Amino acid sequence: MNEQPIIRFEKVTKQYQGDAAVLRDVSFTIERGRFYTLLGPSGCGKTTILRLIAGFTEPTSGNIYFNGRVINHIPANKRQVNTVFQDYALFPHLNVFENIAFGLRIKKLKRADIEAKVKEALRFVNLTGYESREIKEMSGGQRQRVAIARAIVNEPEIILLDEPLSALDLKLRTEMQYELRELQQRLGITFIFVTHDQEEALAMSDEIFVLSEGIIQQSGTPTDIYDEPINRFVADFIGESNIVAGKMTQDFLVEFGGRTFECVDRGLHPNEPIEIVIRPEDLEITAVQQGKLQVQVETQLFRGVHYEILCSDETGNKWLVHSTKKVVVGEAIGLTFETEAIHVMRFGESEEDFDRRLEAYS
Ligand SMILES: Nc1ncnc2c1ncn2[C@@H]1O[C@H](COP(=O)(O)OP(=O)(O)OP(=O)(O)O)[C@@H](O)[C@H]1O
Repeated sequence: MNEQPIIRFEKVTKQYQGDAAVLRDVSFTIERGRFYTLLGPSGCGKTTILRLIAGFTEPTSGNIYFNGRVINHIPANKRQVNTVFQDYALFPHLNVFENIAFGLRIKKLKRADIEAKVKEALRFVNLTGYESREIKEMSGGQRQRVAIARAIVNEPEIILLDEPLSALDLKLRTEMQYELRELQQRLGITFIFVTHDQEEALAMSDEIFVLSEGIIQQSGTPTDIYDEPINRFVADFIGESNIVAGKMTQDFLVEFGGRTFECVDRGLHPNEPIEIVIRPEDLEITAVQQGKLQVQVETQLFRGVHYEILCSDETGNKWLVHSTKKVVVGEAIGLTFETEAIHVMRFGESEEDFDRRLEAYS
């Protein structure tokens, strides 16, 4: 068993001719057998990372390792990696069997072996019996599964998926999320999935890399990223949040909304300006109480499971609250929250900055 991570990026920069860098000094590791998601807005460099792993393009500087060996110059067809593209890139003139068998025929496998492998791949994606169907006779979800079967039949170590669900309607998309996740667990192959949909990323991944402007802003499990966003970008991108300015008066004490609150963070300079995040579902409505956050209700929308209530505090901060309690527009209420619900962020700090700060502190 190889103890090396299956993929490692070491300070990888990618710059297309004459343009600004698309990826800047990006470093990360991918462990075998897990489900990773690259999440970020359009143009942040997600597809470029996939293309570098697949071998469709080379880094401008830095190294890419596969099982501990540098693979910067290894061509795509020599890598144990298969890609499932957004438009599936199936061959319309070939039937389902021939689409899946295509790579195996190029490798000149024996006929009986090809048949056995295609059958097995079809079984994995629940398409047994569809061998002789034409691609145009298949639905969007079925085409998706053919594309996945075509990738897994080559027994790659990694499957790259570039926004494979974006062409599907919402219901099918949700079904395919379950299917893909389950398939990855059954196969035990490393999946690297690209999406700009944060809910999809949270639902499916073992680990998420949040990217913007060619930098990994944060990496971690879905709960890490949701509960402990490292900066405004991540907090804003992953779900709804209240982000307000404040200052850290000392370790474990922050000031915002005209009051001082205990928190679980430290390691910043005394009185350093910060931003704090509290998720709308972490705020609880109470009567107005001394020492608690006091707000005035501005609007209230019923969302079926909860009310979405927008309030403002005496320093002008807006607070979004998700609550099953109904309130009255214009009334003054108190907001309480657990100490752990406060997340302190430095302005614009990325994960690497954060690590450097902690190192300097300890
Ligand atoms: N071959 C190329 N030549 C020049 N610029 C490119 C090339 N490929 C990508 N880019 C640029 O690199 C940046 C990152 O592109 P990339 O496709 O990696 O982003 P992305 O996060 O996958 O975006 P999307 O979600 O829209 O696919 C974009 O600004 C894009 O225009």
